[in-house]
Amino acid sequence: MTHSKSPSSETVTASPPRANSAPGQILTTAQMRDAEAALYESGVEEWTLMQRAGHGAADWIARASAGNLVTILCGPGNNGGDGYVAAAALKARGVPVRVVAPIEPKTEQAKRAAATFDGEVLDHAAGSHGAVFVDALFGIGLARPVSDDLRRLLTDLRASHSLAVALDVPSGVDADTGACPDDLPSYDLTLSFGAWKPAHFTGDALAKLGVVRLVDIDVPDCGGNLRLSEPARLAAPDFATHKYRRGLVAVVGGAMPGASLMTARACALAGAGYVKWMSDHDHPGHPPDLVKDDAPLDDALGDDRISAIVIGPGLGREDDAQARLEAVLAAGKPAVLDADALNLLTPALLESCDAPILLTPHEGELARLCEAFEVDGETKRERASALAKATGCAVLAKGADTLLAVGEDLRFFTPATRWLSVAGSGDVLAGIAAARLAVTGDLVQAACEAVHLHGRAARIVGAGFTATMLAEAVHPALGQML
Ligand SMILES: NC(=O)C1=CN([C@@H]2O[C@H](COP(=O)(O)OP(=O)(O)OC[C@H]3O[C@@H](n4cnc5c(N)ncnc54)[C@H](OP(=O)(O)O)[C@@H]3O)[C@@H](O)[C@H]2O)[C@@H](O)CC1
Ligand SMILES: Nc1ncnc2c1ncn2[C@@H]1O[C@H](COP(=O)(O)OP(=O)(O)O)[C@@H](O)[C@H]1O
Ligand SMILES: [K+]
Repeated sequence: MTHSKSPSSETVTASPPRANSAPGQILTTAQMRDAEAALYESGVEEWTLMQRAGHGAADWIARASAGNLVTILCGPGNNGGDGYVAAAALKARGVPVRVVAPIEPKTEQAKRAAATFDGEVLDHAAGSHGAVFVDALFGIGLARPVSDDLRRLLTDLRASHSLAVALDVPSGVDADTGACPDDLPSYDLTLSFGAWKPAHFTGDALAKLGVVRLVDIDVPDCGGNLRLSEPARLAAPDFATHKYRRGLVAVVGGAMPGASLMTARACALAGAGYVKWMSDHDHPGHPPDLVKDDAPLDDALGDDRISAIVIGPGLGREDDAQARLEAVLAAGKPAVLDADALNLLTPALLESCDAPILLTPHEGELARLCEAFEVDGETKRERASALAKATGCAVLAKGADTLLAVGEDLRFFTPATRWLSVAGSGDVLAGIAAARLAVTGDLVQAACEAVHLHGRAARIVGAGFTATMLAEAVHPALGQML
């Protein structure tokens, strides 16, 4: 069936550029609904928000289409409403556009939006092809799994268009977790409305979103506990500084000294003033500019000038390793615990330690720690948060969707290059984090700066690198971030 609607009296205005009021804000569906309710209470109309969303989307879609045919798949709710508003705005700009609407609009705003579009509306997608496919089927209101028929429709429309754009989230994605069906099509661009959603930075859907961009609709900062960590400029050493003030880091090695050497190298290149390698083992790769402290570990760690310690890479799991971890925790200094230090960590070991501690587990280490501290969660975000609360530590849960949990707060990151998935890459990150902890004295800032430096170093070094190459690239990365 094809029909054209008669134009309604609603006017479609061009969208002015908007400056975002809270660019790093991430809201869950429940928080978004609360924010929305507060806006309505303050006198903002639902329709106004939908206009902002639809027009903001149309700006992106118009550019992507370069004047070629756009197909917008509109669902029954307000996500579909945004789609109709975008369709009307595109048509008003002279962009050829048609709507596919397998389900009639149900919400008041979606019906009103549909009435503003006087172009072609189809209830099927047979033979549909064009330049840009826009998915406005379901957004944050996804209430149950998408039916096979609708999933097929999404896949077919994706396949018959050169580019695919998702409004808010691709249909079928759980906005709070990023969980999605296996056969979710891939998008080139995902436009989030008003605030980011967790799914834009975590979960399986990440691989399918393409470029993600925020469309501002004037949602104020709600003071929520989820944030996107955006790279900020790092501070250069100040005038009166010296090597100790700039941060003395103790890198505590173990049975496999090569790994801690790499950690020490990254640490030195990430801005620490002085790095001491505390290792009972020698290594032929020991560089001349790295000081090795041969004193017994307890004594070496007693140096008051130490501002951060890192332990874990190459530590091993033998008795000696446990003793070394105990010495680090007893030193009462800010510390980064990685790799085997995480495998050895228990509630009893942490009991008497009240120094700021950063844990940097990958997925497997996170699972073991959750078991050891008797906490759990369905998603990585929940597990990291539960562990942060149980330990009192900051938890940097690494992987394709790295996130930082501290108390009730969560920081998310834009995904780094997948080339980082190479052995030893975490050892490098631990060294960078220790340097930033020594320099800033702040766990959250240090962890965030470390993730950004690590990601940037990886971009600089390119494809197919080794961890040693990555550690060397921390140097130009630091230079770029000053
Ligand atoms: N929040 C804001 O500030 C703003 C939000 N905005 C936009 O609104 C979007 C949220 O809109 P929304 O709440 O109407 O939900 P939406 O995603 O359209 O889906 C709900 C509809 O789909 C249906 N349905 C659900 N699952 C289904 C399934 N598997 N299979 C079949 N049907 C299913 C469900 O049906 P029901 O469960 O009621 O039967 C209901 O009809 C948001 O993502 C953003 O784009 C902007 O306009 C600007 C301001
Ligand atoms: N698919 C991926 N995309 C982006 N970064 C990744 C990916 N896989 C792993 N990483 C990053 O690479 C590093 C690997 O750390 P880790 O697993 O501890 O490695 P190792 O123990 O070998 O040093 C982490 O910083 C992690 O976030
Ligand atoms: K959508």
